[in-house]
Amino acid sequence: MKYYAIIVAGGSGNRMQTETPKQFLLLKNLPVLMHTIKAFAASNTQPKILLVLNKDQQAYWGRLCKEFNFHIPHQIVDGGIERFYSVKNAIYSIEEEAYVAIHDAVRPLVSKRLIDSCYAEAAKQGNVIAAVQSSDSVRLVKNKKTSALKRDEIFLVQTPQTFSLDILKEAYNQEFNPHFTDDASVVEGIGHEINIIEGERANIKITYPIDLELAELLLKN
Ligand SMILES: Nc1ccn([C@@H]2O[C@H](COP(=O)(O)OP(=O)(O)OP(=O)(O)O)[C@@H](O)[C@H]2O)c(=O)n1
Ligand SMILES: C[C@](O)(CO)[C@H](O)COP(=O)(O)O
Repeated sequence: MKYYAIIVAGGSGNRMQTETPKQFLLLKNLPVLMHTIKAFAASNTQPKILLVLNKDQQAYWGRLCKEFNFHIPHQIVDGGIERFYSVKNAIYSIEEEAYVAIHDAVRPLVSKRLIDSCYAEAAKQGNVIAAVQSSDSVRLVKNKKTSALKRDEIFLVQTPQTFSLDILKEAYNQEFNPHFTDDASVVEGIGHEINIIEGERANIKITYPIDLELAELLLKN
């Protein structure tokens, strides 16, 4: 069986409010995206890496690779207007049976242990996503009324999200729906039950400026 990693880096990082999209910002002197690719390249699974980038940012990425002497092999795929379309473009570029891990470029702290476990579990169960149990209490807010939810039933979803390619191709054939906030929700849309594997608290998504500061502290050298 073949293994692929789709690293989605086609976003513009509005919540980060930096001129340079967050996936290219420096984290311990290396662009965030390079840390992420390095994590997959260091895994035992050794997946083929597909990097999804907005067309306008591909030349910039080429310059960064030269500047930072970055030589990990990867294939570039054009990004789409939503994360959904970025993932879809990458999925449909794969033409052999495979297990595919989809991972946010802006989760650079993912460990190789978690990456390998995701591929192994997907091979056993057809799909698996990383998630951690909520450590905060959680409330649902609806029509201005709030109600407590059962915390032990709430999991915060991360990436990698790993699936067999045939499931992904069928799922991404659906019309886009704004409720598709991750790949698991797309696959669930065609009736599959989603399996969870224990994620990592350090596997944060760099979304706001404070996340980059946290990542600097968490990144081991
Ligand atoms: N059209 C898009 C939108 C997002 N992403 C990627 O999906 C991941 C998670 O998205 P998010 O954190 O929301 O990134 P942005 O869309 O860039 O951020 P924001 O929502 O703040 O604009 C990121 O690695 C981002 O680059 C993508 O490949 N294509
Ligand atoms: C895929 C994801 O990282 C799982 O938590 C998350 O849903 C991405 O959301 P974003 O709004 O695109 O950052």
